[in-house]
Amino acid sequence: MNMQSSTTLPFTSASTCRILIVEDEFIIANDLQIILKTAGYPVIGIAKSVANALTLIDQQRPDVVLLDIYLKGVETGIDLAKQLKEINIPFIYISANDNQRVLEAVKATEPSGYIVKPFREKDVLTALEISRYRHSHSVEMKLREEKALQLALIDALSETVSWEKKMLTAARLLQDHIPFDFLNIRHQHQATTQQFNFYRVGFDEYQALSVQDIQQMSSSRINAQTILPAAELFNGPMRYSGEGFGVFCRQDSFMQLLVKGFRLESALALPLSMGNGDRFLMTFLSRTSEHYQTNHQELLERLEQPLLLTLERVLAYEEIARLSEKLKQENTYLQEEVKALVNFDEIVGKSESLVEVFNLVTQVAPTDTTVLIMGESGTGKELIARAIHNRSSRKDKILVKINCATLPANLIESELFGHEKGAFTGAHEQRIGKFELANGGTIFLDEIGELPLELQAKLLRVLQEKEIERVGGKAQIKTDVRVIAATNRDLEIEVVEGRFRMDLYYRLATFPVILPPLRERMVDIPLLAQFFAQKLARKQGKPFVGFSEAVFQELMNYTWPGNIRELENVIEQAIILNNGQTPLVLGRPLGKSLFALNPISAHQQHKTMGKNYEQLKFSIPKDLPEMKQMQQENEREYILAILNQTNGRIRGAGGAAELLNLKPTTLEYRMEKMGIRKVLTVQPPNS
Ligand SMILES: Nc1ncnc2c1ncn2[C@@H]1O[C@H](COP(=O)(O)OP(=O)(O)OP(=O)(O)O)[C@@H](O)[C@H]1O
Repeated sequence: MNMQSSTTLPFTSASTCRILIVEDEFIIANDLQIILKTAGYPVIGIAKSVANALTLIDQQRPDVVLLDIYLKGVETGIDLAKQLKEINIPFIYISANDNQRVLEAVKATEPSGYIVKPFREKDVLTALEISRYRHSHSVEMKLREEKALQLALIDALSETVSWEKKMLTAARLLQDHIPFDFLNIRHQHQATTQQFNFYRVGFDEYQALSVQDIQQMSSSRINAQTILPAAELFNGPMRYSGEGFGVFCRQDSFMQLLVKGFRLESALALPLSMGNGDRFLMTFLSRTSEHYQTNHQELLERLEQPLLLTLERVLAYEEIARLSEKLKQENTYLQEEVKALVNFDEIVGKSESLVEVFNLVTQVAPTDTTVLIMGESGTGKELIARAIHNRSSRKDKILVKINCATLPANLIESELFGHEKGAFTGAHEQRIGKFELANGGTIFLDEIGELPLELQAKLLRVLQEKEIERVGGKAQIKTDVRVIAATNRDLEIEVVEGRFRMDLYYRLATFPVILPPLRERMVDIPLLAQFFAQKLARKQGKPFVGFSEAVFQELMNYTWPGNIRELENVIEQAIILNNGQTPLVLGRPLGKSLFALNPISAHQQHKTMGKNYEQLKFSIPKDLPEMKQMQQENEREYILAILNQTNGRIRGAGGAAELLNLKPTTLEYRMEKMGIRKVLTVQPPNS
């Protein structure tokens, strides 16, 4: 039965105040009826026993009950009063002077009045008037209080603070109306359950407990599932005590844990089902049995809609914020991807070892298996990672690359897993990490060997549980991400030397792909050189007329410590120096090319050096005279190549001076200084 909840006050005039008389003495009941009717009160009936009264109450719900204590049958007026209190119907006792014990029991039922027999008409009407006034007043007060509670709850839930803070404020507000020793709030979103537990430890003091805390405090081995009991088990807010409480707990292993740890005896549960399929379950728990009464349950019934709407709005708002953050990050990614995609899938090579890699890629790509790509710097690990992603069912989703070597150690965790607002100094906003960004797609963890040890443990957990936890967050977020990792370190050595976790190594190396260094697949060099020359000439808007003969020999005689990236750089330099009409010659001696007049970025230079730095550093020009000498050698080669192309002709249209954009006299002067004789024996091109 609902408490009167309309805004007009109940029975403000006598004619709207319907009265039930519960009295077994006919004469008294009759007297009462006459008095009441004369004063304009409708009397709905006269009951002689409690059972009789309950039937009438059920059928006609009176506004006030006039009640004798001693009635027919075993039950007394005091027994009925307890029930009237529960359903919020005011009552006035009409009884003879009683002993102290009975009076104490009467007081405990909180009656609206007490009239001593024999009574006068005036006594009855005054008592009724006072009762009407008090009751209207208390209903009005209750409505006001309830409205204030509703607004305060909406405010608390809408605040931009963590969910734990929102829930704690809500718990505090509710305590005054629905007292609890323990409040458990669970939110189930798809397969993830987030929960909040507040244990009351003082007047307005609560301890927020995690599931682990509770497990420890209960010293229980119950393997508690935090998942919510089925929605069908609830039909609006429900109260549980005694045997019913036992049944309620048996349906929910987490409740069993709470009951064991905190000696709880009764519960009041409010289930909320959102339009998007999310579910909340708010369970108030008390150490007192039968603690929750109809009025508590009815309050929750009235709060159900406002709470549901507020939670739906807050969740929708969060979802929009999350999606727009994801979109923002995806955009940044896609912009970077556009650059990376230019070359996508142009994996050049026909060496046996590379074909073996292709076979592995074809096998593993369609599965969701974690892949570990190993190989020296510049061997094409990223290219292979992209090829795996693009041949998988995730190809239409994002591939997120993260370089573990270039991130500052203190930011890697937040980069990978995201953070909650206020998780650390500077975390002004909630931010999703790369794992969440990659949801549904692939994450490429480059230079995995550089990942700090403590994060290795967290990564392992993600690979095993497929769940992440944002920095400063408590919720486990389910992710569906395929992981591809790459390294140029020997991870087995890293494991032996204690820098890499063995369990993570085995987990990553479920499917290892080893990329051979370029020096072990020399047959690919001419193909790669040709491919890069064409691609880079196109990029620079120059024609490419082929390689000069010596070039391939030079390329094949070199050991390529920087692998394919180094080869690409060497060809790029040659293209820059080439005029687009003569066959390509190498810009400078191999091994010296990396640091002189090299257009590659500092970052690439650093990457190219990789672990082969020891080998490379001997090729770096030692000082300025040496660099100058290298530059002169290059210039000499270049002039010779042009003269070769013009058959030694310096002047006139199409002559070397014109092609070099120099005055003929200047060219002749330079040739003389470089010891190039004017009469040249030149070979015709392509001979
Ligand atoms: N087989 C190939 N065909 C064409 N281009 C290639 C091939 N292998 C590598 N490359 C090119 O070489 C360069 C280096 O490759 P990539 O960045 O994939 O190497 P990596 O092994 O990931 O290097 P690092 O370990 O330094 O990160 C890239 O520009 C890539 O496009």
